[in-house]
This record gives sequence, C-alpha cells and structure tokens, in this order.
Amino acid sequence: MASTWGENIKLSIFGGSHTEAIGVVLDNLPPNEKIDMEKIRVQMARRAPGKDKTATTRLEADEPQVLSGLFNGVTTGAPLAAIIANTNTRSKDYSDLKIHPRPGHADYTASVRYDGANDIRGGGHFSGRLTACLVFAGAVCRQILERRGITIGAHAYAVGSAKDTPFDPVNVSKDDLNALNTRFFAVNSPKAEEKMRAEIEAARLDADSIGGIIECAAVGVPAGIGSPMFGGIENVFASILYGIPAVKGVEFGAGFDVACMRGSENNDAFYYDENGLVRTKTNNAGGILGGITTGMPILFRIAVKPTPSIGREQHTVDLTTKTNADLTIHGRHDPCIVPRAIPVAEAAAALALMDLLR
Ligand SMILES: Cc1cc2nc3c(=O)[nH]c(=O)nc-3n(C[C@H](O)[C@H](O)[C@H](O)COP(=O)(O)O)c2cc1C
Ligand SMILES: C=C(O[C@@H]1CC(C(=O)O)=C[C@@H](OP(=O)(O)O)[C@H]1O)C(=O)O
Repeated sequence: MASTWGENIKLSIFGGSHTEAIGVVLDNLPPNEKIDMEKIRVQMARRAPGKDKTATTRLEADEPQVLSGLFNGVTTGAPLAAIIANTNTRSKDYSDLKIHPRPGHADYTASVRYDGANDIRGGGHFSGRLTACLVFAGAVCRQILERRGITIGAHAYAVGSAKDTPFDPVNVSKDDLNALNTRFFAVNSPKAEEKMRAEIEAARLDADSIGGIIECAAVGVPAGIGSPMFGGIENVFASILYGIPAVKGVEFGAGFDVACMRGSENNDAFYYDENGLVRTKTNNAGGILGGITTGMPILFRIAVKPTPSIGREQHTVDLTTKTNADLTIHGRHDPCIVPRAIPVAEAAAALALMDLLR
C-alpha cells in the first residue's frame, strides 16, 4: 500500500484499526531537536476517540510508545519510530462487511484491489484510526517548526449549515492560532460551536452523520519556499491532506470562489510594510504564488464528508451470491469526523512544511 509519504522527510504508517497496534516511522528529521512528549500528548488527546457525543464511543488512551529516534529528549537523526496500541476493539461488528460492503467506506474497493485479503476489522488500514500516527508525527514536526517561527492552527469552519467566523486571510496571527491549536473542537466563535454541536446531535439522533469543512492556517513561513511544477506548496499539502480518510476537497486561499472573480478583484496588491517586507493587501492566493510562499499566511480548507458508517438501513450488494442486499451497520462510529480531524489537518500541514523546509 502507498502508505509512505515525503520527498525530503520520509513518513511511513502501518497497522490497522484492530491490529495489535498502529505505528509510524519518520525519517530524516533534523538532529538535536528537543521534543516535549507532553506537547505530543496534548495533540493526541485532541484527536483521540471516545471524547463526547460528537465522537465514536470507542475509548483509546492513544499514548504513543516511542521505540527509537529520541534519546535524552532530543532527536538523534535516526528514524523516529512509535507505536500506539489498539485496546478497545470490537471486531464482531465487522463480521458481515466482507460480504456486504458499506456504502461510502472502502470495503468494496479494498476487496477488489487486494483480492479479498484486506483486513476488514474496523476499516483495517483505511480507518481514520491511522490518523493518530499522522498526529504523532505532526506533533513532532510542529515543535521543530515553532522554533523556526512557524505556527499552525485550524478550526471547524463549517458543520452542515452551521458556520464559524473564518480566519482573516491577511491578519491571522500566532496568537489567534495558539488560542485554537491545543483545543478540542476548536472554533473562533463559541456560538458556532453550539450550532455545530446541534447539527451533529440531530444527525446522530437520526441514525445519520454530517460533514463539514476545516480551515487551517500557517503563519511565520518565509517567502520563497516551494518549487514549480510539482514541488509547490499546493502540490505537497494536497498530497498529504488527501491521505486523511474522508477528505474530498482541498482549496487554498479564495479557492473555488476565484472562478467567479475578476482579475482586478482576485489579484493581491503588493506593498512594503514598515519593516521593508513585501506584503499583500489581500490574500486570495492563500500565501502561495507559483507554488511558492509569498510570506503571507498560508491558508487552506478541507471538505470532510459525512461519516460513511451510519445506523440506518442501506442498500448494498452481497458479494458471494452476487445479488442486491440490505445492510444495517453495527458499530461505534463518529457522527461527524470534523471535530477530531482538526488536529489531523494541522499535523498534515506541519509534515508538509517540514518536508518543504528540509
Ligand atoms: C478522524 C477520523 C475518524 C473517522 N471515523 C469514522 C467512523 O467512525 N466511521 C466511518 O465509517 N468512517 C470514519 N472515518 C472515515 C473513513 O475512514 C473513510 O471514509 C474511509 O476510510 C473511506 O475513505 P474515503 O472517505 O477517503 O474515501 C473517519 C475518518 C477520520 C479522519
Ligand atoms: C478508533 C478510531 O476511529 C475509528 C475510525 C473508523 C473508520 O472507519 O475510520 C471506525 C471506527 O472504528 P471502530 O469500529 O473500531 O470503533 C472508529 O472508532 C480512532 O480514530 O482512533
């Protein structure tokens, strides 16, 4: 499987939702970087399952066990390897799904691709559980990036029809991002969180699920990072963001809205600020021109689909009898993926920047 990523750093993720553990190897990190395990735990806890009514009831400690690459609290330069135990599995919920693939999940395509040998339990290697590994690796990288003046933060931009206050594309600051990037279900406006929780609860009570959008920003990234044609910021970010299960769209800056703008409206006018730095008056470009950073905040949004495993009866097929069938899924699923995926988006951004800066 293509579970290895990165040009300059090498990220490799292994395991399945119900295997003994999942794990991650991250290679070519700079040596002698101090890594605070407590900061890693804060990020892991933001994503961990079993948190509240917006999440799956599967409860996992998500305590990473570092096997190598850290010694006396600093990176050694050797591959950093960690595992995270799977303890609260309930594999019987999945016994029927090899025959009756879940609409919206990877059961059918995985079975075709891997000749039926794929581990179906908990979604196997396709599970959102694997994002615990992304968060671990991202939590390491973001500590290194912080020391280089880079701060990353994200919030729930939308859940169903409930919307949060978006980032100010020009002035989003380190303080704004630091107010978000250690929180569960981070939002700019508490009112928005209330409305989002109501949307999630309504879907849950309806034996259904709901999607949304996560907005993420990185500030302090100097101008001049990234390369044409395929090594640009958009290329590198998109390739890791699409590795997050359930992500179906990625947009940068004004994104798809540019399609209905005129050039005079979309172009971000340059000016020199009081420190002699080139800045732009607007930031429709999301901090990226020609794949290269402008020095303005990098801004992107990801569209997260509604959780495929829902409680309602659905139509599927029986792969053994080759007939149409009905399916009722038994299991513990997130009614909405957005709240738990916020730290995952930040982690992906940290990995992308680490790769681009290395
Ligand atoms: C943090 C996170 C949690 C998820 N939780 C669930 C879940 O509880 N149930 C489910 O069916 N899918 C869940 N997903 C989504 C599926 O893993 C995903 O839809 C599936 O692997 C198919 O991949 P695709 O949606 O990218 O096509 C979750 C994804 C993430 C990132
Ligand atoms: C365990 C996690 O989320 C899981 C992601 C997931 C899926 O299909 O993606 C399905 C569920 O797995 P299970 O049926 O084993 O409970 C979620 O609980 C996690 O994110 O740590």
